[in-house]
Amino acid sequence: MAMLNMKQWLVGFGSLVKVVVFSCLWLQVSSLGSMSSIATSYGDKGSVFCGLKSDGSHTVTCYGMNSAIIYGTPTHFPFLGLTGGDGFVCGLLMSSSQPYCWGSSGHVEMGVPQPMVKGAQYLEISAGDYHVCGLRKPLTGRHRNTSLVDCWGYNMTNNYVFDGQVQSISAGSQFNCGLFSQNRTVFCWGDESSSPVIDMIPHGTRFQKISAGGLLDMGEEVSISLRQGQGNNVDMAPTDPMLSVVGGKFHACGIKSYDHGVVCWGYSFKAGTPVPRGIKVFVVSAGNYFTCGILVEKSLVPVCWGVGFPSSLPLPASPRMCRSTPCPPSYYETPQNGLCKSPGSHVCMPCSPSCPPEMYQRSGCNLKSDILCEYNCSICSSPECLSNCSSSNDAASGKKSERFWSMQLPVVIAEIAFAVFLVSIVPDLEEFKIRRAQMFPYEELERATSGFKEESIVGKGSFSCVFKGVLKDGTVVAVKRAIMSPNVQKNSKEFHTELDLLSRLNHAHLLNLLGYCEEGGERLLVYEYMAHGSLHQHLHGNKVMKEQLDWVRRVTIAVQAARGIEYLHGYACPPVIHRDIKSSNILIDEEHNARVADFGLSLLGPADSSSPLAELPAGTLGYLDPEYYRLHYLTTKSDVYSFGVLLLEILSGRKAIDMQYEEGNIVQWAVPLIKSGDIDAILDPVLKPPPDLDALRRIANVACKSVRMRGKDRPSMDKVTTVLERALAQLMGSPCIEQPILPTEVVLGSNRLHKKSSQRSSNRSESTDVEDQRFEFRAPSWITFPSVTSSQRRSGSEADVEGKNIAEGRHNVGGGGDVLRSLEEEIGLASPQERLFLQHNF
Ligand SMILES: Nc1ncnc2c1ncn2[C@@H]1O[C@H](COP(=O)(O)OP(=O)(O)OP(=O)(O)O)[C@@H](O)[C@H]1O
Repeated sequence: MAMLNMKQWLVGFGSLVKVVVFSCLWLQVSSLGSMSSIATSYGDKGSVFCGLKSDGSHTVTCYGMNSAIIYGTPTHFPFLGLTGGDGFVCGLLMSSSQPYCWGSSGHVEMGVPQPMVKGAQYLEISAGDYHVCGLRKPLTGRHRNTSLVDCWGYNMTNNYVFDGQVQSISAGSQFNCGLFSQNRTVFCWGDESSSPVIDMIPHGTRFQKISAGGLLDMGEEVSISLRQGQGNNVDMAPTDPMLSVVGGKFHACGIKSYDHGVVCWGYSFKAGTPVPRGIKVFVVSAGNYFTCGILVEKSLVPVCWGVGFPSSLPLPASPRMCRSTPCPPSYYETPQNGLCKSPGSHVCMPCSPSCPPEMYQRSGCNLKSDILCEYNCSICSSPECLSNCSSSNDAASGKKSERFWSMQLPVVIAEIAFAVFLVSIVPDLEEFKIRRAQMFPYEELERATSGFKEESIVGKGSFSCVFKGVLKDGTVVAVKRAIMSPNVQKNSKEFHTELDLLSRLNHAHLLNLLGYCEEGGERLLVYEYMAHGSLHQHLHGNKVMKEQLDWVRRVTIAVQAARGIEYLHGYACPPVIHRDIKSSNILIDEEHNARVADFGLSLLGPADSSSPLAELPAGTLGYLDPEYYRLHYLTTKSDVYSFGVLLLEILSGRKAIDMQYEEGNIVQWAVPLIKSGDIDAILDPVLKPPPDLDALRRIANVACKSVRMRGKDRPSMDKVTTVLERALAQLMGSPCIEQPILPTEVVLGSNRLHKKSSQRSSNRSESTDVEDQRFEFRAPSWITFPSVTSSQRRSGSEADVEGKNIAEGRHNVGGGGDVLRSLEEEIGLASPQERLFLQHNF
């Protein structure tokens, strides 16, 4: 019966001039917006693919072009399922069973859409182009035959009440449909533009599942008809039984039930990428003109086809959602070891509704397995069937069913293999985290960079040249080659101890050191390659580059960098003081995440003890903490000062020192303006100010505090991070600014694994400012650190802060405090004219 309806749709679709509706009703959900383990977003701002991670954590990962979605992805919220619309993605939060949306939409509020009925909990959500709807969990008692659906967004914001139990809903582009569980009939609703869909509802037809797609309006209809005349195709719907069907704007794709193969029909663009040949998928999701699916393979990687699909490094995604309740009828439970983290949860696969032609059903669907099919030798006509039936003994009949299961089994095998793969990969990753940087032979790095040729150079620093290279295994790396002075003799032991520290620091927003080479006079460091260069290149590049960094991107980068520095200060033991925070040391990776680079890299400068640099503070003019360069006190607050300068740079688009302005020092220029409340005056003129300046005002204020003269008056890095996170939440329109769950989580790949220690560090900073500063008096430029494992570092950091280091810190503060007092008047900002022996690259 469902097939009949597909044909009705198909006939309509075949005659585009008359038909203004594209809707399809089929066996299983997952479409333009239906909830699934994967979701796609589309629209003017670019397409995005999001999927629940394949590690069973239910957290989400996204890739694609729309920066508001990419930067807004809440990486630490576990979701029950995902759905995508035009420019946004929503997930159903596992914790509250409420929708949570990210990206941007002029119609749906991001975060938890508002207004939200207090305590409302949802079974399923589904997004259309500009709206999202949620089916509330079933009511009980005398209202049990009533269902509630809440929608938010364009022309849809309302609480809908339906008589009867609704099993599931699916949002089309501008309409919605629901499926009643008792009589399995379909109903649809929407504004006046949905009337064609509503008129076409096949009354009396019963469905297993529903999926809604696009809606053609007249304008699109005409252009489609024209393009069709230029050689594009409208394909017919297949007759194969389907496990799942999804609808895009003008096309549909389905997963064939007996072999998980993909078949698409409807309108296909000639220039579009066809469905990859022979692929088998677990699940599909359609954007407007494209479709993505998760391959039935151990890798679980997504693959997309069509027009304008998100292209990037595909990340594995979960084929199904983990459910806390047992599998419902007509589903079987897969071996789930490793797929679901929480005990008692289930991964359910839909049973095939029937056997393929020429086969009969030997056993039915049960909780443990799909239906079992065997060839029916009495009706054989296909070569496959005939060859299977040519032998009639029992053994052969066993083989026959094996043949069929050779089609079905990849699914099951992939799940088992996946579980095994997960078990084996976990220790590997752990090991990776604490692995020392690898030693590379000089020849290998020379080969990787084509002989350190000029064209491979991606950047230059004061003491180094950075080359792009490709290692033997294909890894793209950045090789930093120190420009060594002939009389520099580096103590090899120190070099290794340092490398040990650097290779053990591990945070999503720190640039990873992969290896090194120390041969003859050569000192080379091998890093992950950052495809988008440095923040400096973007902020001070051409207008297009500057504009690419809109406010959300800028603030996200600030939050991510802050978190990297917070990790150095709060989690490394002893705390690592970067000493050279600046925009050229904030690198941007392929997914536009910020990474703090160059920690410890002043080490590559002239470290000869006879060199004045060894005794003088290192850093970059304009970013350098006045307390540090005047008094030679190096504390974590020195990094806070530099970070404050960086924030001013991000807000204003001005360089830290820029002599083309009357007031060349950014601090001296910006701070008085911010203090006078004239925030507008400092904002980068290249960008349109956001409608509400409050978020940027918060950032400007914390920047002012960060560049205060005395370190102890500056906030600690964790406080700065919190302010930035709140500002980002505000900028992105989140309703919960004071409880910045959103911004803490929006940071892609962020790694605040140890909340408790983070809280320890904030409590510490509240208890006493003195304790918050960890002083190192006249730190040499080559600091050695004990070799510790990450867990030792974490447990050690508490002891260090409260024990020895604090004592030393107090001592130093006591000693240094007097000096501070006496020199109070003397301390001033770094003047651009001062000739310090400092590294600088302006
Ligand atoms: N891992 C990397 N991937 C891509 N580009 C990089 C990478 N590391 C550095 N670069 C580029 O090379 C430039 C120079 O980097 P480097 O760390 O040598 O110097 P710097 O920090 O800019 O200056 P200085 O050494 O004077 O502090 C960076 O600004 C950046 O543009």
